[in-house]
Amino acid sequence: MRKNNGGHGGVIINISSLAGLTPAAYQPVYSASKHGVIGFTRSIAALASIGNYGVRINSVCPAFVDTPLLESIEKEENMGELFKYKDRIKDMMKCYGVLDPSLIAKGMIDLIEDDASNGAVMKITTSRGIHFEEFGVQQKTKI
Ligand SMILES: NC(=O)C1=CN([C@@H]2O[C@H](COP(=O)(O)OP(=O)(O)OC[C@H]3O[C@@H](n4cnc5c(N)ncnc54)[C@H](O)[C@@H]3O)[C@@H](O)[C@H]2O)C=CC1
Ligand SMILES: CCCCCC(=O)/C=C/[C@H]1C=CC(=O)[C@@H]1CCCCCCC(=O)O
Repeated sequence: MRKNNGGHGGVIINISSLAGLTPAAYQPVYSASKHGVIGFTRSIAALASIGNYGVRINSVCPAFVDTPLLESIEKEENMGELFKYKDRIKDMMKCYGVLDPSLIAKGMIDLIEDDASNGAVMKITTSRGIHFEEFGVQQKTKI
């Protein structure tokens, strides 16, 4: 895919979650994996830019979306010892609302069409719709 490796370039969109930006007490491993998706996306996007890959890499972080995945919390074999918290997760869904998948599709099309987006972290929520996580100016750590 990389232009500097004989490819044609392109756009990659990695699927994280709002749980990749906030703590998720009832799904810590899921949250850790989604934090990792964001870290990887931002790092590889920086490398793609430095290395002139001709590839843009971005991530999307939706809140709850109306897909079969949400039904997985109803099964003890999926949730393990966290099953006892399923009603708290359902309360959070009521509080945050549940997004229609079409809004996630729109966000992804926006990222594909915006030639300037690379390393972007798009958040999608019922209250604010499509918006972006802004990260502060990178601090240099003294070592
Ligand atoms: N539904 C939600 O509330 C949210 C979902 N996400 C993320 O969105 C992504 C998609 O989730 P949903 O569409 O909700 O889930 P889903 O469970 O409805 O769909 C997942 C799809 O992935 C396929 N799949 C699973 N393992 C696979 C494998 N090893 N190889 C190929 N395909 C495989 C399944 O067959 C299924 O079609 C996930 O990364 C999820 O963490 C993020 C935020 C919220
Ligand atoms: C504010 C968190 C939004 C999370 C959106 C998401 O990725 C949902 C995924 C769910 C699908 C199956 C699960 O088990 C996931 C539940 C994630 C629960 C997050 C609850 C937040 C918390 O623990 O505080």
